[in-house]
Amino acid sequence: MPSRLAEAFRDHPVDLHQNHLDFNSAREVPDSYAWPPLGDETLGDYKYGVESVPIIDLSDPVNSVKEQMGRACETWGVFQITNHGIPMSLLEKVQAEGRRLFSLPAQQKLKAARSPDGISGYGVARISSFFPKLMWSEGFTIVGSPAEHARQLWPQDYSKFCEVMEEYEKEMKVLAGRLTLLMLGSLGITKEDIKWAGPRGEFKDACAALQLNSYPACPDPKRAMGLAAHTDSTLLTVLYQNSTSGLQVLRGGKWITVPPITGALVVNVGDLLHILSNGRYTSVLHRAVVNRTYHRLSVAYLYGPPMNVQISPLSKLVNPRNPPLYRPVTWSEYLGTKAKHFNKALSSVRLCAPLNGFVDVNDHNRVKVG
Ligand SMILES: O=C(O)CCC(=O)C(=O)O
Ligand SMILES: [Fe+2]
Repeated sequence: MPSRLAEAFRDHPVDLHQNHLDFNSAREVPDSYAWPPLGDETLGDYKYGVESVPIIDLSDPVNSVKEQMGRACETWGVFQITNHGIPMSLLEKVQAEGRRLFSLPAQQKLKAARSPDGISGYGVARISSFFPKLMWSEGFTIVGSPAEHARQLWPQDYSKFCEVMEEYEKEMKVLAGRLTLLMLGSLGITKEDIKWAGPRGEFKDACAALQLNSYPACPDPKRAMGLAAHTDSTLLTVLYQNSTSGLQVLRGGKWITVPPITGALVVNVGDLLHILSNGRYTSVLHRAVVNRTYHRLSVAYLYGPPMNVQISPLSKLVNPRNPPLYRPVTWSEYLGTKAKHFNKALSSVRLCAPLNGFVDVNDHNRVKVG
């Protein structure tokens, strides 16, 4: 059984056609990248919409933070956080190093290409294999030390990149553990209820990956897709999107833009938290769109449990009136299910069909993706 994230990916290779388009010189969107046009009517613009993604100040009293998070997780499956303790200077360094990477010539980046059964390195989004069209984006995935691939990109000068990314991973691990306790805390769950939390709730054995996403400016953004609709196969994801918008979440059948707030981080509920909470918290369907003017960069910290820990609805949340809705899965097993079933993965581990007349808002089968 794989015990590390990289091994889990080795067990579930996906068929990815490597992307050789040099976005920077593209004057139009080639047919292989042309998606059905995005309609304005589906874009719930935050400037005009009445609803917006909740913003939670982590310096508020802890009970208030838990209560706000609980509400946000139940209704949206996503929220933004401020006063989270990650220094702005570190966010800026991560952003600068990410831009340095993606502005390398295409041939240079391909030297660090992810292998077909690998997780780390440069390449197209893993979800690409589920769509007939290519996405207007490129990515670089880091698990643990980025040294091996960074050396291929900058043989003489890779240490700065590694230092910055490793510092960010360290800070993110602490923040993600803290967020896990707060989010579960609002359901009455404590660190004692989660075996792998460790005595101080430090989640020492948690696994994670850092995903740098680059969305070059696009000559025809309405016909292109940065990253197609998906949920994250994580417990939670912490996303830094800096100042350029592009992230959208599906709510009430509309795509709502998550407005960039300087220094804030976006937190998504992932599929595993959805399972742990027995469906009380919604893993949010989201996507990234592109724009004509700006090169957008986002940095996602994909956080999950140790690979071989069984994740199932927490016993405190289950009773005769609320039977468990999902069967136990390890993260490793769930990644395999996702590699096969993609957006139907969550329903494929569901134990009972939704009751008659009960509309399961969390069933992503019902949503036409893309
Ligand atoms: O770029 C974004 O805003 C979204 C990225 C994302 O969803 C992911 O990396 O899983
Ligand atoms: Fe995502």
